[in-house]
Amino acid sequence: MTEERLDIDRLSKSYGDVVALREMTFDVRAGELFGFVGSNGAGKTTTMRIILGVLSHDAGEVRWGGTRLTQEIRRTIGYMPEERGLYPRMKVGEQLTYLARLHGMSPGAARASVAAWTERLGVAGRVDDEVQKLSLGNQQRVQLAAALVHDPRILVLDEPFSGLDPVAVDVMSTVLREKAAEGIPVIFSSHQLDLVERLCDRVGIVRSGQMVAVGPVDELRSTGPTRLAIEAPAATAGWTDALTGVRVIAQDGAQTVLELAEGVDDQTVLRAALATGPVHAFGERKPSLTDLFRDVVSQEVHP
Ligand SMILES: Nc1ncnc2c1ncn2[C@@H]1O[C@H](COP(=O)(O)OP(=O)(O)OP(=O)(O)O)[C@@H](O)[C@H]1O
Repeated sequence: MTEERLDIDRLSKSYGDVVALREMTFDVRAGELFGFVGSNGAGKTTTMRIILGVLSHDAGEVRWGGTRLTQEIRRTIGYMPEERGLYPRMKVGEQLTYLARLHGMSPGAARASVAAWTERLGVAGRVDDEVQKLSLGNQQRVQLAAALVHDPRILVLDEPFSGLDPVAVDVMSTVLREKAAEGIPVIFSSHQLDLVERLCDRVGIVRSGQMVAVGPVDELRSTGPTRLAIEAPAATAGWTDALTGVRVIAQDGAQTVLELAEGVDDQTVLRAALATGPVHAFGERKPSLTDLFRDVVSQEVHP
C-alpha cells in the first residue's frame, strides 16, 4: 500500500501488569482530521507516544505509506505531547527556532517559519519572553507552533484543546483544518466531544486499550439501536412499562427518549404515547458523539 496513510496496526503495550494497549488498530488518512477519544487511561497517550517513537511497544507496528516508521519519517511528525515539552526558561522565539533547526531547517527558513507561526497563533508579541512568563493558554499556542514550525508531514497532538479560551479554540481548529486540507493526516485526542464532533472527518473511540468504534461521526451516529424522542405532556412516569423491548434513556419534563430493541415497531410506541394524551413531538433521535461515548464507556472492562 503506497497511499500516504498512517497505519496503526495491532499495537500492544503493557506497563508491568497494566495492559495499556490490546492490538490497537486504526488508520489516519492523508488529508483527514482524526479525533481520538476515550476515557481517562484508555490508551490514547500511549498510542501517540508509540507513534512518535518515544515509547517502546511489545507488538504490532506503525506504518506510513506502507513502510514501517523509521527515525527519518518520525522526524517529519509534528507532535504536541500531553505533558508539554517546552523549556520554561528559554525564550519563545529562540526555542521555536532551535526546534525548527533540529528538524533540519536552514537558519533563514527557521526564522521565517517562526515569525509566520507565532504571528498566526497570536504570540508574535511574546517571542522575546521566557516560556514560563506566558499564561498556560499562550504556552499552549507556543506548543502548537513548536509542532508546526518544521513543516511536518504528519501531525499528532495530545489534547491540544485543553485549557484554551474560545478564541484560541477557534484559531487551533482553523489551523488543524487547514493542515488537513493541505493533505496532512492530523490525529488529535480530546475530551471535548462537541468539538470533536464538529471538527473531525473521522473519529475513533478507544476503550481499555482497544479501538471499539471508528468512522465518520455521522456514520457512527447511524449505527446502534433506534432512539425515539417523544413529547407527551400528559404522560406519567412508567408509561412505557407495558411495552416490550423499550428502554427509557432519558426523561426530562414532557420529553422521553427511548431506545428500541431490534424489531420493535415504533408505531406501537406511538399508540402507547397517544393513549396518555396529546403527543406534541415524535421522531427518531440520533445519538450524539457524547451518547455514543457514554455507551462505549459503560461497557468498559476494568482489569
Ligand atoms: N508510565 C506508566 N507506568 C505505568 N502505567 C502507565 C504509564 N503510563 C500510562 N500507564 C497506564 O496505561 C494506561 C493507558 O494510559 P494512557 O495515558 O495512554 O491513557 P489516555 O487515554 O491517554 O488517558 P487520559 O485521557 O487520562 O490522558 C492507563 O491504565 C495508565 O494508568
